[in-house]
Amino acid sequence: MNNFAMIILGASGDLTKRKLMPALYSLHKDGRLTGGYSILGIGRTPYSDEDYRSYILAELRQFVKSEEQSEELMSSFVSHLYYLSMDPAEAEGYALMRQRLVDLTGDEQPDNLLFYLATPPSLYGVVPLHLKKAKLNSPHSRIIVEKPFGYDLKSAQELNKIYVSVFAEHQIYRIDHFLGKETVQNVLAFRFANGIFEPLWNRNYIDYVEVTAVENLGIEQRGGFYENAGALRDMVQNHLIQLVALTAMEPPAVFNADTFRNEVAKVYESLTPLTEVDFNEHIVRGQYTESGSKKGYREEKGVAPDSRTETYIAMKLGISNWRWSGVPFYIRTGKQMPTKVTEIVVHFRETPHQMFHSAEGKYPRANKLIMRVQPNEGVVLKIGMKVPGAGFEVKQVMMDFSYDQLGGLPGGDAYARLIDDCIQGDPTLFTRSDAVEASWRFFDPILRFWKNNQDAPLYGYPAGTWGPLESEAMMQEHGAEWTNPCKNLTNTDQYCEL
Ligand SMILES: NC(=O)C1=CN([C@@H]2O[C@H](COP(=O)(O)OP(=O)(O)OC[C@H]3O[C@@H](n4cnc5c(N)ncnc54)[C@H](OP(=O)(O)O)[C@@H]3O)[C@@H](O)[C@H]2O)C=CC1
Ligand SMILES: O=C1O[C@H](COP(=O)(O)O)[C@@H](O)[C@H](O)[C@H]1O
Repeated sequence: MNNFAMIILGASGDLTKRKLMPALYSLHKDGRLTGGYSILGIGRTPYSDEDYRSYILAELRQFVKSEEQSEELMSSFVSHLYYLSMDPAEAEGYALMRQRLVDLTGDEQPDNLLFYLATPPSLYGVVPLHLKKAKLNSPHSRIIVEKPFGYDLKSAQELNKIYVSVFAEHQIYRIDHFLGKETVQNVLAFRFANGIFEPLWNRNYIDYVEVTAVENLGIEQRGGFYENAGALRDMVQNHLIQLVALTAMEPPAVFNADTFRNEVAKVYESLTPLTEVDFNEHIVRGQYTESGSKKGYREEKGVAPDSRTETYIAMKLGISNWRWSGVPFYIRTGKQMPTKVTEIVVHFRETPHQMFHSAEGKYPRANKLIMRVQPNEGVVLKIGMKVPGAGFEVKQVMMDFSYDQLGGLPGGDAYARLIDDCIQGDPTLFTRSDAVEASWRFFDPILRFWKNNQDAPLYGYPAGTWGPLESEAMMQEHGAEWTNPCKNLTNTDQYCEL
């Protein structure tokens, strides 16, 4: 690839050092970035090119897996980095940005120019307008915009209007890094590359579905950001609902960016609109409180002492179509949970009649399929089997696939895959404008309900626990319960097997 240039706005930030630079290094290491490419970092913090290279080199040593570190490759990678100190919120710096680009590429309009918007979301609207004014929005350029894309439906619609006034839709890449995860993409392969599951994949055989993405860390250094976001905007409106879409979507006739994204958008459009009953009974929000050595959310830096921002949310969704009518999808996310796990659990209906007994007292009537996104990535099917010996005792066992059987997951993470796709001009795994808006359209009423009902319940849960008990109660209405890996975990950094 000739003449590739990337401009990262927000290059002194957390995302750049922890995710973007390790991903770009991984592409460099794998020979995916060839030729004399340049990466220009933009931020207000003053760095010379040399200082910026040293800073990023030090961060790579911290954030790249040790087995993938090579001093030689890391040094050659950082030699492609440059830095320009300017405020991306202000128009005047953009002429300098343009000049710097010409100096680096020898070209006013490089063949392959990629902007990465990694600034605070408050700048997402203004940056494209400045790029347009400085004539940096050439037809050869693309822009990746970080999440959250919008703060609510109205702001997402306004942002979409701005972006399409500057770039064509095919130049706009709204990133949701969950879609870059190998194991998330594998949900599609699992469903559509195997004939045996699809006939069962509907309301006749599936009782309910759980989607969980919980973390054992708090908000870290991101108090300022998180206070204005909360778990619904940070995780649910984008990542969790993507997982729901992949689980629930219809198979596209062919697999390409348009057909795949059409089916995702259809799922969002089929989400059953929430009612007052749902707000009160089918949504549980929580906030972690101090426990042992773990701080409570309200004690975190940048958080108001009386904050009502949710760090946990569990909710019941419905999908109003022929395939899913009446099947609840229970989704949840939370900070400061006992472990980090992201998984989709499909609960099949029980056998209609029981013939066997279980010495465990509980006959495992229902099969369960667990698609584990992270960690211990793999797929597990729980099935009942006869215990060897006298009688007919049945016990639940696992048929499992682990990525280790395929030699493990590739080194580059989700960001590497997605940046590479964008460079190649493939938008399949990026969110289209109609899907973003459809998702906001569904979640917006919850935000409005919380805003208008300041006393709506927000339950405290001790840091390191599975969240408010009310979320269990919500599922009991369906005779269901959350699958909590490691229910009795004592060491919260540990992660146990399924
Ligand atoms: N961090 C993460 O894990 C994730 C982040 N994101 C998204 O990525 C984006 C960047 O996040 P993150 O890197 O954590 O944020 P940070 O606040 O760490 O970094 C943003 C950078 O933008 C720069 N900046 C430029 N102009 C301004 C301005 N006017 N006001 C404030 N900062 C400015 C700041 O650098 P300087 O002061 O030098 O100008 C800062 O380093 C956010 O939208 C976030 O939602 C998404 C997923 C995960
Ligand atoms: O986008 C985000 O995702 C991370 C979780 O991502 P993962 O790949 O580590 O599972 C979350 O911690 C963060 O709050 C959110 O902004």
